[in-house]
Amino acid sequence: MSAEGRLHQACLDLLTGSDIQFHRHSRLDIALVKNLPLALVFLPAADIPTFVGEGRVDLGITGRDQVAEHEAVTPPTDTTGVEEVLDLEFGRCRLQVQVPENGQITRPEELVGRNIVTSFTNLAEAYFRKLENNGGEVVVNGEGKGRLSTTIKYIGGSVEAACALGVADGIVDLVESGETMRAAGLKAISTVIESTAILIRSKRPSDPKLVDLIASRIRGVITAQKYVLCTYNVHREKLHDACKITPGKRAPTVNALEDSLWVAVSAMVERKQIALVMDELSEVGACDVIVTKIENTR
Ligand SMILES: Nc1ncnc2c1ncn2[C@@H]1O[C@H](COP(=O)(O)OP(=O)(O)OP(=O)(O)O)[C@@H](O)[C@H]1O
Ligand SMILES: O=P(O)(O)OC[C@H]1O[C@H](OP(=O)(O)OP(=O)(O)O)[C@H](O)[C@@H]1O
Repeated sequence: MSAEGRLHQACLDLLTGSDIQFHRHSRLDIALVKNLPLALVFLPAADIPTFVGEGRVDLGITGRDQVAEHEAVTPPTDTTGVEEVLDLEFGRCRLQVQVPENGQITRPEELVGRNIVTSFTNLAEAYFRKLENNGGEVVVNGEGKGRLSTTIKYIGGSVEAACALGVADGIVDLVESGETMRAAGLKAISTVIESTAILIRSKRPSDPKLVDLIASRIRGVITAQKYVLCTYNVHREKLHDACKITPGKRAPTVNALEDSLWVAVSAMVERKQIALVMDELSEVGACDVIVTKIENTR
């Protein structure tokens, strides 16, 4: 899992929710889990697909962008081909082509043959190769392999400074809020990939049963975060309408009340939909609506 950066805290929360207990000594990148026969390794987000791909680590949490960058290497290697298990739905960002806001360039095609700076060289190369093959000039090198006329240069950090420093005509960099991009006087003209954190697994896990158990615990925590439990009372005549509003994950639970004309309904509802669902339930006459946080689910 991610060592220190933007995904770190959310990863720790996932482990807590999955009851994976460990103590990490300061400066150590490995921690033994107290209540399961496994160890946690804290690595930079960009290195995780390599370790999982090589089968040295069974499960990993990193950004989809990092996995895509690792997988975009040409030709594919033994370490490519990790399996995505689950979208963890945090760490949302986009890898975007950016150019100076006040410059002449408005379309990514106009960057063909120019200088690009990025930390995602494989994805940038694949992106510009596609652009070049669709109209841009393709130079073929001595080995007969199509070589890019666009120059892709690697920079590890502060990529947004490259245009102002005259090193690049455009950059390919991550955008979350867009603050860094705007502060650097840049604008996005295209999206290479949309990313969230994902759970990945090796094709050759050392302990497939344990991998399934951990994946299932993490899935439970993610589902619990995504849903709330909605309970309410409704007149039997309106039960059909109400159940259409709250169909639940499988089906709503309907319980009889002492008043035989009324029933109590409970169903899981997507957290982001709950305000709308409550409005609609009120419209069909449901009352005593209670929304409860789900701690965990399986
Ligand atoms: N605003 C953002 N900037 C960079 N990465 C982001 C952003 N928002 C989400 N992410 C995701 O976080 C990933 C980087 O993770 P993280 O910052 O944990 O990296 P790290 O290498 O482990 O930490 P550090 O860079 O501090 O050493 C990106 O690949 C991306 O998927
Ligand atoms: O859209 P925003 O919310 O502003 O976030 C995007 C910025 O954050 C990341 O850089 P980071 O701060 O991790 O440092 P870095 O430039 O050294 O990679 C990324 O590379 C962008 O520069």
